[in-house]
Amino acid sequence: LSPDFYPLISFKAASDPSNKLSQWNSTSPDPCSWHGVSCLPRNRRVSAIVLENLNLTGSILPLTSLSHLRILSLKANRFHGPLPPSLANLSSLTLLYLNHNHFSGPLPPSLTALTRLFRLDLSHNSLSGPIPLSLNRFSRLLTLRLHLNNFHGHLPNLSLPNLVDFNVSSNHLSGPIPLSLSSFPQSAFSHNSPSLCGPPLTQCTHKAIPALASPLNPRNDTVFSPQRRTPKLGLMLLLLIVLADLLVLAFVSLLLYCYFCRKRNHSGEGKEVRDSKERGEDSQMVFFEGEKRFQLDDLLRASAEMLGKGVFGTAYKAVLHDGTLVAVKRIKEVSVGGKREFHQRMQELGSLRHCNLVAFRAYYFAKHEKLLVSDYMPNASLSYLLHGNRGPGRTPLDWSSRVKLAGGAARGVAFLHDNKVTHGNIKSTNVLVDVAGNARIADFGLSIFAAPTTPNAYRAPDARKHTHMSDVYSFGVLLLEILTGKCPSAEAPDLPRWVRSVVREEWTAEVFDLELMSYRDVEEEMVAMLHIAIACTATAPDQRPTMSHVANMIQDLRPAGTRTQSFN
Ligand SMILES: Nc1ncnc2c1ncn2[C@@H]1O[C@H](COP(=O)(O)OP(=O)(O)OP(=O)(O)O)[C@@H](O)[C@H]1O
Repeated sequence: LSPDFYPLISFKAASDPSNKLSQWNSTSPDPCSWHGVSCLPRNRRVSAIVLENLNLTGSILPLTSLSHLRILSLKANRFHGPLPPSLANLSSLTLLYLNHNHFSGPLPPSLTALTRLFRLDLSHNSLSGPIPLSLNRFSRLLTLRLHLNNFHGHLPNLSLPNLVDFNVSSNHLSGPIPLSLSSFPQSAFSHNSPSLCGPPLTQCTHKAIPALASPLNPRNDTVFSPQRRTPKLGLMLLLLIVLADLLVLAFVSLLLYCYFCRKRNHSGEGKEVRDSKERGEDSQMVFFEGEKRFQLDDLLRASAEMLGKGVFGTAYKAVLHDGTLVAVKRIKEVSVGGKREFHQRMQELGSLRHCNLVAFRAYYFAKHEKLLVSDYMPNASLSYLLHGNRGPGRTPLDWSSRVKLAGGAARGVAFLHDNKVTHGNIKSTNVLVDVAGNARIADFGLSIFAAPTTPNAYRAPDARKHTHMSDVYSFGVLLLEILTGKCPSAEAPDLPRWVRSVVREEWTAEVFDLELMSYRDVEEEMVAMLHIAIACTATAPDQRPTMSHVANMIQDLRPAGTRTQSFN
């Protein structure tokens, strides 16, 4: 018998007078099969309890012995009385929803043992007492909803770096709002004592200051008294101006340095290309749309900047004499076939046009030089948007943009498959973003020229050669990358396996990129996207969906009104 059986049975006995949990009894002794209960497959311990809107009542005390519990949602029931005094056993909880009940009394000190919480929602209850400063121990917390309770006293100086969803409105809180919380909207603080003050509410008046200006709290009078703030501010402003000047100076010097460095490098790169011409190779640039817009010489003379090195060669951004930006890929080696095959293949690929593909414009083939010219995409790659520039000032890629890019990319690959082309190298550096913010698939169909390479983190384990179904697998890994924020090539060489193991253990919430946890009301969409990704990365190729099915499923993730243009 599971050690969680008796706590659950006593919870039912105490809280389910209307017998909504009729399944919960000793004739079915495995709690893992009961309504609202999920277990870890590893040890059959209860990991999630979701019992919402079931008219349950009484106390939740028996649940506090469920030491493997990660998710507890009892919202919209009739639980009452104080929160259990000892919550320390529940230290694995990540999501705790007790909102819309009748809990009363203060927050128990043991609440702060739940240091793994992402979300804590205790709103719509009758909880009272102060909001303790010890909530600062919830360093992962994204959501803290305490509104519509009877909390009183001053708001503590909460410093929770990940907090994005915060509400303490409709309580009896008073005194100044700490600076650390002042960026939340007025609605997060409304309907409290009239003496709750400071941004985003009205400035604190002098009346509010005496309570703070006690000898125990010497800092506060300088923070909240406008008279004393002015000279400090003046000095700060001066310092800021000096600092800003220094920064501008440093930035200009850096720009000049980069400019000269680049000039030096380019002269080197250009020489290499010219060398091949000097070796007497007289091939022509071949354009796909008939109209010749530039010659090889134009390309050689163009100022170029290296974008990066890939499997097939090195990519450059080049500015032609008329200002046109193009991307030029110098192919290292064509491992399979010769000029005729290359020409034939490029004719096929060059004719493909779709709003989610990076169009090839031209190519050049000579013995010692193979160049591919395509449209330059100015808005970076999906890889860069997800993982690049991970500094403190970085803006994470929001959920809507992720869905939009995933949907556009799926349409692009589906179009290739409809035209009997296998991409062969789907990954986030090959999903580029155009001026309008739409995803465009790059480097399609080139894998045919490459020798079979070592497996990469996107490649289907079964794929000895590239097929549509191996593309679907790679696309599934790409979706997982979008959902988890993990870079397959750098952080998670077998992302599908990792995700499957976490999901199997019912820790789905932990799969998602922490940066996505801040978006409310999209959990369903994220879970739906996760299921698409898992289907795409099925081990058996014939169990994977087709790419057009994947594109349709991503399109259906969002209600029609919120769909983005790239889906049209
Ligand atoms: N048309 C383009 N416009 C803008 N950036 C591009 C373009 N093509 C490639 N890039 C960027 O240039 C860099 C190097 O690209 P490249 O295709 O050579 O390598 P890769 O995508 O990292 O690997 P692979 O060769 O396996 O595709 C990547 O960061 C890619 O996003």
